[in-house]
Amino acid sequence: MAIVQPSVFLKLQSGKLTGDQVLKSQKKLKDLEGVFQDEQIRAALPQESLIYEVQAFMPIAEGKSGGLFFGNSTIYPGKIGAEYHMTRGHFHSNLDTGEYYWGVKGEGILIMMDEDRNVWAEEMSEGSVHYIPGKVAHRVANVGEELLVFNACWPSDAGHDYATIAEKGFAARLVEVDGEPKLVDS
Ligand SMILES: O=P(O)(O)OC[C@H]1O[C@H](O)[C@H](O)[C@@H](O)[C@@H]1O
Ligand SMILES: [Fe+2]
Repeated sequence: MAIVQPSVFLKLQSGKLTGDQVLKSQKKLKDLEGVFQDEQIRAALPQESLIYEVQAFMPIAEGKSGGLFFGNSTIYPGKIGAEYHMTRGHFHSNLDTGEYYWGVKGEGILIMMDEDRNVWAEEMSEGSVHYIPGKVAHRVANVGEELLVFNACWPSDAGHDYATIAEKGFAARLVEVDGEPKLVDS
């Protein structure tokens, strides 16, 4: 029986994944049209600015059941008007599938919304563990001055439904009020 090397490593300090099978994607301001409340400000800022990047290890085909995917997300600090840099956010296409997120470094807030549009949020920091139940949309904002890094693990048949959020958004947005993050109805 052969004993082989793993093909992927997780750098525990940085949360980054290394290995030939790790996929990478970036989201720049130009990719996030309509995501932030103030579209005029978003459109006027430098469009090549990097807002977040994602790494993913997907050892089986996306959409196939039975597997798990593993990811890393890094959100750069900053705001678009009063609203913090954040991910687009999504429901899973296979709606009743959950996900784990956990904080690696920086200060973040995980915003969740159920199908009835009830919104709630959890603080993310180094070592924080976040269970995202099925049927719950999720988005993460960087509310600190440093990079926000978190990891994720989700089912291989979850998929991403971005259309619902693109059409209706979240029922609340995370904005800075008097220097503090606040969830306000949108
Ligand atoms: O896909 P977004 O809503 O833009 O969020 C960015 C990414 O965050 C995490 O890493 C999730 O595990 C990914 O599945 C997701 O793609
Ligand atoms: Fe997800």
